[in-house]
Amino acid sequence: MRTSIATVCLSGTLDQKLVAAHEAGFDGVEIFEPDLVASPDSPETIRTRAEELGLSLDLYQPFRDFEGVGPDLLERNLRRAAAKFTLMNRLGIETMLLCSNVATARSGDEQLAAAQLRELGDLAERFGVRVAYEALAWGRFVDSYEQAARIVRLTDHPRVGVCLDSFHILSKGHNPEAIETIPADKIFFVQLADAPLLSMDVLSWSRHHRLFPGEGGFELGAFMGHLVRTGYDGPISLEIFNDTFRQSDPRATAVEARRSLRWLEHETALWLGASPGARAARMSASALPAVEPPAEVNYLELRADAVDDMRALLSQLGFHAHGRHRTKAVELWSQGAARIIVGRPESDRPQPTVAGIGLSVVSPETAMRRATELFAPEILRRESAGDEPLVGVRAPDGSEVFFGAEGETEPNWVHEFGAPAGEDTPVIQRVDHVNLAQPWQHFDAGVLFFHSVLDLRAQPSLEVAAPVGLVRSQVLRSADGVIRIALNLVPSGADPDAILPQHIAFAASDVLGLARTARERGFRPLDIPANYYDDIAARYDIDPALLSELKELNVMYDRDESGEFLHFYTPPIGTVFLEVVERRDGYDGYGALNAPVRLAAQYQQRRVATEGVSA
Ligand SMILES: O=C(O)c1ccc(O)c(O)c1
Ligand SMILES: [Mg+2]
Repeated sequence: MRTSIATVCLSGTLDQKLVAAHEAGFDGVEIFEPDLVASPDSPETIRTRAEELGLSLDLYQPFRDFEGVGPDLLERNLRRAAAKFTLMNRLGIETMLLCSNVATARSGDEQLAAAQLRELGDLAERFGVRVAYEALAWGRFVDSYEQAARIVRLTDHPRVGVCLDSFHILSKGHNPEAIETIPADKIFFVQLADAPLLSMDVLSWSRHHRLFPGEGGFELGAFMGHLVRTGYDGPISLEIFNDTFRQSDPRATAVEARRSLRWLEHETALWLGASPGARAARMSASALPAVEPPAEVNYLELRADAVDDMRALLSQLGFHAHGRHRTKAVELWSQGAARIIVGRPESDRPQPTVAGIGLSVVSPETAMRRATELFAPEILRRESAGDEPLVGVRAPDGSEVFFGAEGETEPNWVHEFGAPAGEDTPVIQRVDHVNLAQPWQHFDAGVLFFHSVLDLRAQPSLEVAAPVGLVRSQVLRSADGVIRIALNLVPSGADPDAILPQHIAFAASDVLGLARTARERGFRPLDIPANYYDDIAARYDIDPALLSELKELNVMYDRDESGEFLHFYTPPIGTVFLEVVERRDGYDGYGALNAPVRLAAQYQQRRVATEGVSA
């Protein structure tokens, strides 16, 4: 698969964009006109620079509002096109993208559009270039790829073909199956974009919210599958208009972009393998090494300055202290299969508090091969001889994901810490879910990373109201619910102490019993307001004895068709806190209605602690 990226996806100067595309390993770029017009470099210099970087200049775009116009305007449009073709000759670009007319078309007559495109084709011929006609989803008369393909067929000119852009097709709910009816030699260019499924006007959706493949809700594997079956083997280019990418480091964005195309190639291969009647394809699409989603969270690593507070909390919750690692400055706490490694932050780099996740997988080697094929930066750690080697990769937010072999009841590395676990029957059995803070510019990249590398499914994203802002949250999970990683977006400029985006939730067999025992050990849970208990009493028909117990212990409650959910929270330690949950019967959610109450309670507690506001 030849890969390309539009310069509009990346921030910075045109030169910075070219360098970023080159370093991420793209084969080519689309030059977005405003980037060229604003560049201090001549077209010849840009051409040479791209050659030096080994990038082909695949497309010049966009050319707008050409077809369906009256004769006077057509003359002027042809003059405008000649100027751009001259420029393309200087740049050495063969293909120009023409958007369907949104502004000046007077008629939707397809014969007229075709006749005018034929004139454009004749002009293009003189310059040795060609025109790829793209139906914009908000085109005045032409807003579907099937119309564009029909007009191109009527045009019947070797220099005029179509450009297919997945956004314009899928945002309107058009079926991509008919792509297979377009002759491959009439598909001049292909642009790929994903997007969240939003209900808003399509122009704003397109200009601000496009995402890289794998980050949104479009079925791009099927789109690509139909394309490959035409025999098309030209570039697959990313064209993502996105407000966040415009402000982010172009190098990080370009790597994310490259990962998204590798993932898409994999999805395409799966789709083609599963769909009958595959035709000979010229474009090869290879699947990634197949992995099963992780079988277990092996451990979580917490890095916090207030290690003493964390120790006190874990011990109140019944965790067993194994002691310090024999060589590293970290200690292990465990209960059941929940294992927490606690240490102070390492000084050499900024580290999120939930700094690492250890996952049990069938084959750590295969997991690593898949991750590195997806351009995930590799980490290999072995502090001293005899220690279990840790293999893993770094996620976009800087946290580390390590892979260990599944199957052992107790991982080998546990004995590198002092005392073995006690014999008592644990109330906490394992990690239920973990919420990771994602800096605003890495949120979508985080979704793509966990989705593609670990093969987790992305759930719809939610917004939770905090007293000081809106927290966007998206869960990635395995089908069996054993692995649940929630990514929480930290808005730019937000104070992470105020919205507490990171936490670890443990699964327990008896939350009320544990809340009581913990209290006897001096534990004080997060205080939940009485109004909340009035509200749940109104919402659900709760047994009064249970209600008063929930209230007494500050345990929150949720219920749906499948079961009940009981959970309580610890006070925060720095920017992290802990939660204990009990899922009764088949309850599968997270207590969504409780989240804003929890955020407000944490905010209130912080005001009491830091500003002396009375509780
Ligand atoms: O939003 C636009 O105008 C625009 C321009 C060029 C494209 O290829 C496109 O998909 C959209
Ligand atoms: Mg496009």
